[in-house]
Amino acid sequence: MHDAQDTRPTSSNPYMSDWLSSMQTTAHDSALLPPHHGDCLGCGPANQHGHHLRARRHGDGVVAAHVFDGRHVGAPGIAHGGAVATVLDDLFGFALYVVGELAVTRKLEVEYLAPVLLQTEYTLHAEMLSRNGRKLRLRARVEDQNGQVVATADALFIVVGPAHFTSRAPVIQARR
Ligand SMILES: CCCCCCCCCCCCCC(=O)SCCNC(=O)CCNC(=O)[C@H](O)C(C)(C)COP(=O)(O)OP(=O)(O)OC[C@H]1O[C@@H](n2cnc3c(N)ncnc32)[C@H](O)[C@@H]1OP(=O)(O)O
Repeated sequence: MHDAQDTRPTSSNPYMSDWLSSMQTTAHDSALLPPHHGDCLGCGPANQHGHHLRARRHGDGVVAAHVFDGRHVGAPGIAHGGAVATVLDDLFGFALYVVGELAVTRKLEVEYLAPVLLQTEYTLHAEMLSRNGRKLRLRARVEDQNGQVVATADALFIVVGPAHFTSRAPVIQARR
């Protein structure tokens, strides 16, 4: 059963009002988008194990410059595939600010076209391709400094209502 239509007050989730107001402050191209929250594995500045992803609005999508480091190593010198998937999933989370919907990942498919090297800057792009009811199809790509695409991701996100997050609020608050 889904909760996309649930518009009950959001005060029991400390991040909800920030997310909702962020959707309204991302109108400008190149605007730096706020992290999902301080501890977010993808973008939270307080998460020592996180990726600290920083994304900007770019047209109807988002763009980020990103460097994987030694914490994300898989094969020597190469980023772990799970780390790349994490960053791509989080980039989609930034694209939601532009789309203007609360949504969560239902399906994430990553193609690893070439090794993603550590200590190397990549440019990441993401945008929504289509929407059908609650189903959002999004696509992302990772480009090296020569413009070669080294990874792509296709995702299905499902729009949810605030209750999807508020019902887990005690877990979130326990970490604060
Ligand atoms: C701007 C805001 C930003 C902040 C946002 C938070 C960011 C947080 C940080 C971001 C971090 C990064 C992001 C993260 O890490 S998000 C965290 C990881 N994701 C999750 O935790 C989600 C866990 N899953 C669920 O909670 C439920 O499964 C949800 C809520 C997603 C759907 O359960 P629900 O019971 O509600 O829906 P449904 O099962 O009826 O399905 C709905 C529709 O979808 C269709 N369907 C399903 N599967 C497939 C498929 N494989 N191919 C094609 N279609 C498929 C299905 O047929 C149906 O279609 P229709 O019958 O309606 O036509």
